[in-house]
Amino acid sequence: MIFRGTDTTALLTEWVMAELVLNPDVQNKLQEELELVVGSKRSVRDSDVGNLPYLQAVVKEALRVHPPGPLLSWARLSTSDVELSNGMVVPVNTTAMVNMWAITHDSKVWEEASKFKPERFIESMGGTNVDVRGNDLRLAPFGAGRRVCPGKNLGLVTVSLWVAKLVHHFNWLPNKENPIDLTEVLKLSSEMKYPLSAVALPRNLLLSS
Ligand code: HEM
Repeated sequence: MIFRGTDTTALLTEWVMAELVLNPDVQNKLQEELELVVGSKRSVRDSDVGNLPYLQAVVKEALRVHPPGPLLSWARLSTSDVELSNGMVVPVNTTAMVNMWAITHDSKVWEEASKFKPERFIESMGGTNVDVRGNDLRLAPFGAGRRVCPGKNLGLVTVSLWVAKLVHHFNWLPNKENPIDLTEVLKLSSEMKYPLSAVALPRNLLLSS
């Protein structure tokens, strides 16, 4: 529980922040949403997350482009022959995994798959409101079915709250001496091969809490 719930949330936060530094227009839109919904006189609270659709879309897009658990169903064994919808048969006693990374980067499934574009999840911006909690297999970064991640709601709200606080209080800029490199490396989860380095400038809001 502790291992599954700590590195995934920390790494996803790092991926989101890296994309926000590389996409200042997205960072600005997120700050505008925070100013509109939360204002500048108090800090963001977890109860605000449900009222911040652009924030939720940013987190979903990071889960799509950089799923912390890119291979689902580690070491699951088929207990009978299973015929898939494309006619392929997985024979009994086969260890099978789902390559979620390949699905979330498939240009047949996602338009401009390699582009970081949170708007794809916002209906009013021409996108589709995809549920990432295991109900839509185009984007199931927490798995699906009986062994779906039990911490998915906690993980989503935690990352959303951390990102919201970081962006509400600071402007995030590239560190010219240590530019961002999005190369991934698969350890226990999918990590940034070169950890994020960025410059944080305080936004000097009148925050009281
Ligand atoms: C953004 C954060 C998270 C991501 C991306 C994530 C992703 C995943 C994935 C992909 C799986 C495997 C599902 C499968 O094999 O089909 C999983 C399983 C699991 N996760 Fe998470 N997780 C996150 C947060 C958490 C948190 C916060 C907790 C606990 C508080 C947690 C606890 C677990 C546990 C115990 C399992 C194993 C479930 C089983 O095998 O039955 N995860 N998670």
